[in-house]
Amino acid sequence: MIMPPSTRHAPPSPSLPPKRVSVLPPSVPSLASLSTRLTIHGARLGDSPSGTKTGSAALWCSARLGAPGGGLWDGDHDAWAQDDVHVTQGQDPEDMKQFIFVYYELGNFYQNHRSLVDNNNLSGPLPPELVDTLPPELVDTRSLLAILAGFAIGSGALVVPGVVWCLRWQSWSEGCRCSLPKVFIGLIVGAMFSYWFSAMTMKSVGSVALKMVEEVRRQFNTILGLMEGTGKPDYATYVKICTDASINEMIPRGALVMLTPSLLEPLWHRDSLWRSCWCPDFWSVDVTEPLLVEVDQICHLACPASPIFYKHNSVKTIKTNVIGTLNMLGLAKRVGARILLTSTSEVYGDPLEHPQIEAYWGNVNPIGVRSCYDEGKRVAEMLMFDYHRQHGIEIRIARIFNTYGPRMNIDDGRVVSNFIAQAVR
Ligand SMILES: O=C(O)[C@H]1O[C@H](OP(=O)(O)OP(=O)(O)OC[C@H]2O[C@@H](n3ccc(=O)[nH]c3=O)[C@H](O)[C@@H]2O)[C@H](O)[C@@H](O)[C@@H]1O
Repeated sequence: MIMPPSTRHAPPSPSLPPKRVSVLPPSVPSLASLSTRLTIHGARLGDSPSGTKTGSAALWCSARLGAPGGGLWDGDHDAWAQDDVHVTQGQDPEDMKQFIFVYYELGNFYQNHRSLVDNNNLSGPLPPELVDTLPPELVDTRSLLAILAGFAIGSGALVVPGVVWCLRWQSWSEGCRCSLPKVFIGLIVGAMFSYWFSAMTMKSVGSVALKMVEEVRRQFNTILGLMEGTGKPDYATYVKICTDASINEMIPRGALVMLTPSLLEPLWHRDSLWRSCWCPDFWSVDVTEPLLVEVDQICHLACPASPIFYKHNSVKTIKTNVIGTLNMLGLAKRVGARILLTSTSEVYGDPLEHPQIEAYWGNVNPIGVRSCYDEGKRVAEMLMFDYHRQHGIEIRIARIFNTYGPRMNIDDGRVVSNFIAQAVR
């Protein structure tokens, strides 16, 4: 049976179909359905908008009435069009002792709802016990979602550069050779740490969101008129919670994400602490091609020095010494850098003087099999002095005699390594 609770409203038509009563799980309606279109009011069971008490569970509503205990009364929108108020008698009041949550859809009839509530003194602050029973998600759904979105975006912005930096540090700077087990394991471990700390960050987001919910709940509970829009929320407390959380929880965890590669890499490479301080980049370039970089000093050491190797591709050897030296001098000229050329004792060729002094001009075969190197270095020296005289480039030339040292090829073919190799073999 449907009864009008107020004499101000026309009684419902006898032809009005019976109202549907359904039972929902204890959960509340989905957040998605609430987030964009609902405000929340509460009423005690038995308080009808008209103030009249009925012998049954008197409910007033438009779209939905839900009780945490599980009862849900689902009215229809047409009833609101008739500015109608309904009282259900289909349910036993004993079964519905809990508070009834009334959700107002913000539709064309919202003003009717509001005036109805105001007229019937249902617009005061929610009773504390009612606020305590509200599921956190319903306290202020839109604010909650906005806060969560803000934290998610913020932490994402913090974490993504960390992950990218980590990957660049671990792989791109050295060329990503994922087929090497060490590199592959390093990438997996590096990514795992990043995700671990990212998860910690997101966890802290959740805990902060909970604090915000509790604060919202507290304010609804203590500030009069907040529910109706007449009371002023304490925004400063929200801001303080967010700020404190950022400083105390999110930034330290985000910093861990950023610093993990640097902290771990010393364990990975013995020399990496030095590298992380100095951090040189090694590029593989062809000195016979123009090179556009900004430098302070140039050490032009390019060119194989062993007869075995420089004779292997003699044209490339002369190109390196002539075109390569030209390019390095052009670079030095453009950026105003000082340049060092490593030359050779072979600029003396088959010397007629012993020992050779720098003023000695040498005795070089211009068409022999070693000329690509001998004449190449003589041209390189000549270019150095011409650029110095013509363009004022600051130059240094070192005529190196038989070089040897660590990591030298045992089959280099030069005299010192040959002596050592013959002695140990
Ligand atoms: O042919 C010429 O008449 C001129 O040749 C050169 O001048 P330029 O050709 O402008 O070349 P440089 O500026 O001396 O540079 C030499 C080489 O260095 C290369 N270069 C220059 C600058 C740089 O940053 N990187 C770089 O690789 C250039 O590609 C170029 O092939 C001489 O410097 C001039 O004295 C001469 O008048």
